[in-house]
Order: sequence, then C-alpha cells, then structure tokens
Amino acid sequence: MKALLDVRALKVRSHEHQILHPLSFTIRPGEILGVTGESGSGKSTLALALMGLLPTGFRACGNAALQGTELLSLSEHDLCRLRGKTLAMVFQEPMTALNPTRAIGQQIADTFRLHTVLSRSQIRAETRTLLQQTDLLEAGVSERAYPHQLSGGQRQRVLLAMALACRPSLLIADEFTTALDPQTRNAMMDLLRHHCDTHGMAVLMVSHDLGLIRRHAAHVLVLKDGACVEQGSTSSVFDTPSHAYTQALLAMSLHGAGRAPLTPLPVFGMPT
Ligand SMILES: Nc1ncnc2c1ncn2[C@@H]1O[C@H](COP(=O)(O)OP(=O)(O)OP(=O)(O)O)[C@@H](O)[C@H]1O
Repeated sequence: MKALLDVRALKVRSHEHQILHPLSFTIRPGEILGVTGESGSGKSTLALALMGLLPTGFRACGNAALQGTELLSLSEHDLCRLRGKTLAMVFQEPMTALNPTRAIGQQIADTFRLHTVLSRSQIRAETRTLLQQTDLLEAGVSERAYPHQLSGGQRQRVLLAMALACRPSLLIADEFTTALDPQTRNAMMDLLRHHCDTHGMAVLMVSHDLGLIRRHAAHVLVLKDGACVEQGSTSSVFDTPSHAYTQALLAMSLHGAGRAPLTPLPVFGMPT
C-alpha cells in the first residue's frame, strides 16, 4: 500500500544545535506509528516540524510528503488550510491549546465552520456526536462548558474531538493519553482505531508509554538525542531490541510495572 506520509532525511536545527538528526520513515493509511524515547529526545520537535509549528529560530529541512504534498515547503497560508482538515494534532498541554474564552461546543463547531460547508444544524449534530464519542456527554460535560470548568483529561478529550472533527488523513497525537484514566484511555484509543479502520486515518503517536505503543502501534520509532536508534515493526523492536537504549527503555518500563530489570540500567545522556 502507498505511504500516506513519507518522511525522508528530515532534520531540525535551532540557532545553536542540531535538534533532530536525519529521520526517515513512512506511515501507511490506517496505520499507527509510535514514537518514543526519553524526555528531550526530540519527539515533540518531530511532531511540530510536521505540523509546521516549530518554535522561532528552529528550521526543518529534508522531505515530508503527506499524500504527495510536500509539507516542509508549504506557505503558512497553505499549511493553515491543511491543518485541522487533512492534518490534525492533539497537543500535550490541553489548556494552552484551547481558547479559554469560548465554550467547548463552540470551539468544536468552529472547526467545522472553518473547514466544511455543513449547515448550522448539521454542525450542531456533528458536535454532539463528537462529544458523545469522546464520552464527555456521558460524564455530564455540557457543550456550553468553558475549558477552565473541565478536568485535564476532559480538556484532552475536547482537543481530540476537535482533531477528529474533519476526519483528518493524519493525526499527530503528542502524549495525549497522559491525563486520562485507564478506562478513558482505552476508550479514546478505540475511537482512534475506529477512525483508522473506517476512514484510513493514520496516526503518529508520541508516547512514553511503551505498553500503549505495543498494544496499538504497528510500527515504532525510538529516538535518542534527536536521532533514531531503532525502528521497525513494534513486535520485532520490542521482542528483540537490537539497541542498548531500546533495551534500557523496555527494562525501565518493566521496572515501572513492578518487575525488576534483569541487568543494571545503562545511563544515557549523562556526563561520565
Ligand atoms: N523552544 C525551544 N527552545 C530551545 N530548545 C528547545 C525548545 N523546544 C525544545 N527544545 C530542545 O529540543 C530538544 C528536543 O525537545 P523535545 O521537546 O522535542 O523533546 P521530547 O522528546 O518531546 O521531550 P518530552 O518527552 O519531555 O516532551 C531538547 O534538547 C530541548 O531542550
């Protein structure tokens, strides 16, 4: 099957540092790619580079073609047309991504108003469907609620509803399950899976949670200091990791789950 996202030698530099070393990977329609690595390894930078939202002073080069459209050379105007419709992102920090002065129902409806020609009543119905699918109505959250009246996990679900509104081809989800309890996390992953299976949506899922990646991602990319140390099918990378860093991440993840690692963990990124 043809790649939906084809990334070739994508690099990111800040004024002083190389933040991402050349990365190459593909994601096919309907597929979830997990991106993992310790804090500061460059996961969010990769997500922001694809969205065209890098901080001032950062520069991306290389190639990143989404359905044949080269993302890195698009003008801000063309990127704006793509974002929300073809390419969507759920941010790590929901409070800064939501508008504190607008009710959540209005914010979800805004996405439809901006990118579709649906009538007011269709937008109202679609907005309610999304609130239902993200279990917000069930939790007693009204579409008239403002972001500050919601818990972190509920705000995260509003962002997910906004991201899924226009059935994007590619969803970039940066640690979006962190604030969710296990039951809600599973329900949200099921919702993503549903969009992957029914609309062919692909997902680039940034997460520290190796269990989540193992369960839901077909492929995984392991980052360390901005470089890819290992990538491949999740089962082969996790069952037979070839790099010591991946082995250490897996051991730490087992340790966190209450099982002691068999060998002492190597220390990464620390002066010796
Ligand atoms: N706005 C910024 N200004 C300067 N350096 C930055 C900025 N954002 C990120 N960096 C640097 O880029 C590198 C990668 O950071 P990034 O946020 O992409 O890592 P991450 O893997 O997403 O971390 P985390 O898991 O903690 O979110 C780090 O060295 C970080 O210090």
